[in-house]
Amino acid sequence: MIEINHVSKSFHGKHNAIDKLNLMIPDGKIVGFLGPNGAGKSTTIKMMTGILPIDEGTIKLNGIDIVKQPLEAKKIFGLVPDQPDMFLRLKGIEYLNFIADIFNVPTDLRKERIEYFTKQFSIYEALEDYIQTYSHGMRQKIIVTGVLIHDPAIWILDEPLTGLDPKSAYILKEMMRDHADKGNTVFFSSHGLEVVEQLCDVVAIINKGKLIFYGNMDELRSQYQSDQSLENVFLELTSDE
Ligand SMILES: Nc1ncnc2c1ncn2[C@@H]1O[C@H](COP(=O)(O)OP(=O)(O)OP(=O)(O)O)[C@@H](O)[C@H]1O
Repeated sequence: MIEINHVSKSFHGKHNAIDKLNLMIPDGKIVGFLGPNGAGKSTTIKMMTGILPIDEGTIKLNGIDIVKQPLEAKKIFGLVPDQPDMFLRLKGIEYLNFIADIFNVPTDLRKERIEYFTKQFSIYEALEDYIQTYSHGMRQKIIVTGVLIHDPAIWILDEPLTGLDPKSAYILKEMMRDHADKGNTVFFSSHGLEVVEQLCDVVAIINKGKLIFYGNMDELRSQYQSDQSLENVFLELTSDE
């Protein structure tokens, strides 16, 4: 579970990019985080994961405060960031072993998981190559594999499906469903309304740093005209007028 309580964040003292945000992400559900460009999705995710400091408020992951107990909190979540261009000078296998070392994944288990997930994502053959030579989608898949290797309870994914081919996107969606069905937390941001509609049990919509909707698809539609497409509902909710 992730609890965001009264969180605000501003950059260079300007208006709040995140404005007194309250959001609870329960276990056992896939929660989609939607919002137009610049709404505050990545900033929220960066604060949740200890990448950006929080100006005001608290964020707890399974009851552990990310600011007060960062090391404890970092043991229990896996993050797929929106930019997968990391550790480019490592080979795929070196990156995965590095992650497995940090999280103390035993040798046999890491071998088994690396083989299983990289074969699923069709990057097994590229493990001996440098990440620098990988395509955007391959870089994303190696990062997703890094998260899966240490099997964290909480998955936080920033635009995880962007750039993935349909087969890999399908596999990742199935994994997200399976992880949530086991009672874990799955939180992801997306621009893709179709993905959100297909995959999410709960949708949180943010605009200008404020939460403007939280509920399931039926609740979202029932607040508006039920015959409207999600696209129309979304446009209406996030319009400036
Ligand atoms: N490092 C930064 N310095 C200054 N302003 C920033 C910084 N990071 C984010 N912002 C501002 O904070 C607001 C929220 O940005 P954020 O990247 O969180 O939005 P987003 O919802 O993830 O957008 P997108 O869908 O385009 O990725 C925007 O107004 C953005 O310009």
